[in-house]
Amino acid sequence: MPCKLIFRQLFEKESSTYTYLLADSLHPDKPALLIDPVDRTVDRDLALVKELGLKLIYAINTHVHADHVTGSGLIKTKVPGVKSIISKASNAKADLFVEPGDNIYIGDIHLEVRATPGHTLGCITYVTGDGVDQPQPRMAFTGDALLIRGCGRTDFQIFTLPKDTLVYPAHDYKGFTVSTVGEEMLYNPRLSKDKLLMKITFFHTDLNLSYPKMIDIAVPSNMAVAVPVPPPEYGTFQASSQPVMGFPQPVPPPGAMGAPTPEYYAHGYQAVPGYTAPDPEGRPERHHRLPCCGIGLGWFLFIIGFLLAGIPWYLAAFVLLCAQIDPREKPGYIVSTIAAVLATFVLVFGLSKD
Ligand SMILES: N[C@@H](CCC(=O)N[C@@H](CSS)C(=O)NCC(=O)O)C(=O)O
Repeated sequence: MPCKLIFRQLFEKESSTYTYLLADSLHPDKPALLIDPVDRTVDRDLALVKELGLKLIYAINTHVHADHVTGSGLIKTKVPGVKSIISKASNAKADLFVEPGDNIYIGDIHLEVRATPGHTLGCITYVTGDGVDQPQPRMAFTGDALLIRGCGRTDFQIFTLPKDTLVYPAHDYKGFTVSTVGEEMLYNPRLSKDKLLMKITFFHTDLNLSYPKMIDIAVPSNMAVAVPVPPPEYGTFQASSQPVMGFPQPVPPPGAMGAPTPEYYAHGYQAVPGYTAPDPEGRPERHHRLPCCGIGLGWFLFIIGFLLAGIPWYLAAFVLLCAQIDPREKPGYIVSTIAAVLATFVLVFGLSKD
């Protein structure tokens, strides 16, 4: 029996992300799922789901995104019963974990799970089912593994390994036999040597790829999207006993076997210090209000610095240099520090003139 897929491609412009809405229109309840929802556009997406008379049952991710906060957690708070899905290999939290070969059903339509690692650990592609009863032509939701005329950055995976990891490539055209991650970070002409960006450690300067601006917020939030919910009324999730379609998942390097899994290897991204613990409800940390009526302590110190002879600016400079602060607080602290430096100049030159 032929199927009738409801399909929408939705766009989030800040991170240039596509979210996909799929539903089975022939099923009486029109069960639906969203692939790679973005937190900022959840209301828009849910409004569309409502307008189309769909029953959203899954919010699924192709991988742990670094450039935006997934909408899965927010959707779950707004639509009870929705289950979040991500690959088991991603090590992120979700209600359901899929592996290559699994199928996700919405009514009579299903998506196959294929392993497409490379961009991040546990990246998967969702492919509509094979057969005349499934949408034709088939559709593959590739996440960042394959972009149109491009592909997702592979530097996230390799350059998050320890620097002494030995690198054995498939080819060499110059007589080299082996290198290390650290050596390639330093001398590979395709990678940045910008010391200011050491925190980042992975760059393709020739491709002009930069540090994703949301990574500090997105990765920890996206690793933690799970809120226990009652089982959904519609749709089924079928785990396969025969995984492995496409490529095998990467395995840790020999030295890492048996050792506790380090943070940098756990999810395919470099651990960046300075995170606070993710909200247990799975909501993104950045939704928490900053102190001082929401402006943050940094800006507060900057403002009151004018009233208190600049002393709060020095305090802010001290905090900026010595403590880990919320990334959203940084601009206020930086401006206060600049004010402290300027105030020092004025003081020193003012006194020396007298
Ligand atoms: N400037 C953007 C980040 C852009 C970026 O790095 N995109 C990733 C996918 S999201 S982590 C990527 O793989 N890009 C491939 C490419 O060829 O650009 C931002 O700051 O968000």
